[in-house]
Amino acid sequence: MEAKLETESLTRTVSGETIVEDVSLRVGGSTVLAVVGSSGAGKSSFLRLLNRLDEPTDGTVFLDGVDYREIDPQTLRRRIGLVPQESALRPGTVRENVAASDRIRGEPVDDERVAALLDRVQLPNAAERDVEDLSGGQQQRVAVARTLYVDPEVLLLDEPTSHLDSETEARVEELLGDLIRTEGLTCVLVTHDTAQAERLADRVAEFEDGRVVAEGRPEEVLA
Ligand SMILES: Nc1ncnc2c1ncn2[C@@H]1O[C@H](COP(=O)(O)OP(=O)(O)OP(=O)(O)O)[C@@H](O)[C@H]1O
Repeated sequence: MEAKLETESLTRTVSGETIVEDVSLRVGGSTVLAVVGSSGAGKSSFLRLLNRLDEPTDGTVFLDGVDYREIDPQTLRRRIGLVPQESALRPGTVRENVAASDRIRGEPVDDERVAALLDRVQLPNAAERDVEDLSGGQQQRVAVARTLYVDPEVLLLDEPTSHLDSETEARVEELLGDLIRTEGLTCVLVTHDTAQAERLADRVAEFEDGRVVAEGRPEEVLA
């Protein structure tokens, strides 16, 4: 079966250093691939190549079998949404942040969609709150709603709970797991937390020095 997302010999070299090397992975529809590995292994660098936030030096990515270089980058980033490691919200209200993509393009905000997404991430009636008044976990949920606002097919999560205390982490993690399943999203989750990978992922790829050193079901790779 055709993979939703497939990387082919994906490689990125920066200033003579190869930070992602020859990575070929397939992620099916409605599945979660966790990317694990120690600090500096190239996990975030790999994720940023998946929606062309960074350009590969070599290799490419196929989305539904189409080489992503044939897809206009703006469309690509709507179809493959990234929730960055730091939630990277802009000063302003929750509504302004969730609907950032429409506001940037000068389009009217879809307030019903904002409200529905805020319900979905368990922040009902928060649209007019200032993001600076929110807790870390709440800000992370706003960042997730902002990414989902454009209705992506693939969700890229970069250490989504790493800045949260353990209780908040468990809540955000549960919410993410639930969202991914119910929305039928394809998800690539970067995490240094192997227990989290075990809880959320269908497949795991372990990175070391920019390369995949193991790939398979969580119980195989994380044993
Ligand atoms: N823009 C860049 N220029 C030069 N080197 C970079 C750049 N981005 C990342 N690197 C290097 O690439 C390597 C991989 O970094 P990356 O952040 O992808 O690792 P990581 O596995 O996500 O680590 P962490 O878990 O600490 O976030 C590191 O050696 C880093 O210093």
